[in-house]
Amino acid sequence: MNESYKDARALIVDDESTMCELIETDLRLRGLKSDWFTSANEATAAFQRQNYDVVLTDVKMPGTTGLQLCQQISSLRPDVPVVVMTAFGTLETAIAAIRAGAYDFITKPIELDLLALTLGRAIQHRKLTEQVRLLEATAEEGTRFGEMIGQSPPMQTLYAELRRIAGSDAAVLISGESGTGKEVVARSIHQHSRRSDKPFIAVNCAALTETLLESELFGHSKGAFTDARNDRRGLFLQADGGTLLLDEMGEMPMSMQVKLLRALEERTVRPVGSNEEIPFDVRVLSATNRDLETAVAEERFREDLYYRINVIGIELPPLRARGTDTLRLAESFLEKFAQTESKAVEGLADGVAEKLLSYSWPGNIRELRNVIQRAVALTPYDKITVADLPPKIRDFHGGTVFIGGLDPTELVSMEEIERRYIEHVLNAVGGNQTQAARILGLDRKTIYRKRATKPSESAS
Ligand SMILES: Nc1ncnc2c1ncn2[C@@H]1O[C@H](COP(=O)(O)OP(=O)(O)OP(=O)(O)O)[C@@H](O)[C@H]1O
Repeated sequence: MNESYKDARALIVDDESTMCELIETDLRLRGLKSDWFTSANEATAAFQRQNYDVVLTDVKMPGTTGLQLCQQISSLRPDVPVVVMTAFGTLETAIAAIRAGAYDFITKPIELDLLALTLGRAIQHRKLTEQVRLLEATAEEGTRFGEMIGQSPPMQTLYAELRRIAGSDAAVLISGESGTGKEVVARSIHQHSRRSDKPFIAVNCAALTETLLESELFGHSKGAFTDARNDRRGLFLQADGGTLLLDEMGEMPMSMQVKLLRALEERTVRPVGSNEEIPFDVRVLSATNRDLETAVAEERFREDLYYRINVIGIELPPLRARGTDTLRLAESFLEKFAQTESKAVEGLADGVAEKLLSYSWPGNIRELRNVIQRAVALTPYDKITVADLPPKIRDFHGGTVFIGGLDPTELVSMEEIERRYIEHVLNAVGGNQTQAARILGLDRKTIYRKRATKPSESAS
């Protein structure tokens, strides 16, 4: 059997049923399944119902001709090849068929071996084209997700994870240092989810007092407190059908954590000052720059709530772990600010890329954005120069960070060096205590204790 016939199906169209039967039987014996019809209209109807890998049609037919059918199929499904059967010696018809979008033609009287070969080649061609399309789509997908910039390996791993996450409705906890793009990621998850045409609302849990946060999230009824002059729908109801991002989740007061857990378990909210339980349909995403696992261990964050919001956990890599993405982001910010500031600044002068790549970016992408904005505003040239960078980046020497970037002549105790080195390692792994503990060879409790110890007086 011809390998390309495997799992394939052909559609045969000829106004002579004996011809159709003959071809169908011959192809079946060779391992290719097919259906046949004696008019183009019946064939089009079947084509729309069933998946075919190749179409074989006679040119001359009463009613819709083979050429018209060919045109219809190539506009419906340009990926399905059509082979036309023309009478011997009518080269013009064959050329017209190719112009109408046919893949190939074969002359009558039909030579069955040649027909089998031609159809096999057409099916093979379709399979290969499909494979190339899929490969191109996958390669393209791997390097991007929504509007996010970055192609480094950790970002590609993140994009693959985000694609899986977007399709589900599970609660996601996004952790990462400040400025790593947690809100950007949350928005992209929403945009790629089935909820994308409904609202996306973000609320900063650290910016509000406990009472305000409760009324912001759950709403309040008129008269619930002094300023409550009207009923107010909370964000859970405003985001109905959409996504709610609870940012800075680690800062949420304990008593509010209890109320949130209850709401998430029951899928209802009770506005402040009301007895009514109102159901909501919202996907909850949370973000934090704290290590919540440690907060749970230290009983500053409720364990049951932690599991409820962390059905899927994703960790955003710090900018310093994203390699040359720093330059991609810098270029994109440069273009943006050159436009908003109406300045003809077009790139980075010599030495700037090295400085940007060796700096540790504790404030991550937000810090990079501010640095580029400032540089674009400052530079008198058409490129950003090293002089336009802030001193901490101009003068940054990667190797000495762990001593805290202090004057090297300063003398400190071993205990202090240890404390600073722990901070350095924690910083380098994006605040992940488990990973830091592994590198340092200490358990997490010891790290906590050593960090909590007041810096001892330095010797002078
Ligand atoms: N991959 C990215 N591509 C382009 N811009 C980004 C990317 N990630 C973050 N940014 C930009 O960086 C800035 C900080 O991002 P964002 O506010 O999402 O960070 P965050 O982690 O939520 O910060 P915080 O912890 O302080 O709330 C924003 O201006 C955002 O547009």
